[in-house]
Amino acid sequence: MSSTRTRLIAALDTASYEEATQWATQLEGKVDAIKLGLEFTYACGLDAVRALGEHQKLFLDLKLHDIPNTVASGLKALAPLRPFLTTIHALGGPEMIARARAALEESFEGGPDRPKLLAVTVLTSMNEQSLAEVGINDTPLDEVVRLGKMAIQAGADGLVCSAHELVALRDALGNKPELIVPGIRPAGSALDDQKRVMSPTQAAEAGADWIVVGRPITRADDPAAAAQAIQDELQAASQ
Ligand SMILES: O=c1ccn([C@@H]2O[C@H](COP(=O)(O)O)[C@@H](O)[C@H]2O)c(=O)[nH]1
Repeated sequence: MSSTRTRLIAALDTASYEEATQWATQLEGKVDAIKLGLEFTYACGLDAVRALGEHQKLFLDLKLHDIPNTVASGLKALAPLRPFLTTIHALGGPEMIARARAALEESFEGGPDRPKLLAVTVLTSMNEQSLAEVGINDTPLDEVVRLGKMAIQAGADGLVCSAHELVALRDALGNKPELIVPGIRPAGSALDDQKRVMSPTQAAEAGADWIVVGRPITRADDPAAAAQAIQDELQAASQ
């Protein structure tokens, strides 16, 4: 059992502003934050992101991956949206990560509202075979720990990983880094394109700070009830 409560982020993946607003309203009080990503941002634009983020804590998950100057400038441009978490890809390397962190520090003048910078390690849609297909002949666990150590040392505040790597990351990095975990599937849910999955209970017991859940909530007949069921699992795991 975990002593600290794992919190729930709902991924609102849709190209429709109306649908995202409806989900956000239904989920108010049932989730701890909402996540907007590529689909919503590209389809609906930054004003729509800003509007949704005015009502709930916002995780802006755009997974930036480019040369250091471009990533740093991109993050400065996103700063007015005031997310509390935002993402870059760890594979961009230490210089990109350090410049990203510096850009956020500068935008928020070192203040407490600075978004936490998360480095995405190995996507939860990948397994050992998919890593081999891109020329990485390592297990997801070893690759996540290797990238995670590098990213935290370069200035990331936390990591996006699967629940399978949580224990090894805590062993390697201690409790300070925020560990954010997608690839969450409550019992009986479809896996969809996710490969490294665990249930909310398993992720909480392994030490996730936040879990990210999209389709198991948004495709449910009753998204609010689906979110509440996950919160009940997290609550039970914290006792
Ligand atoms: O490794 C990663 C990084 C990010 N994600 C994002 O989380 C959600 C998961 O959605 P589900 O519908 O619960 O599968 C989605 O927005 C991804 O972009 C991830 O899944 N894995």
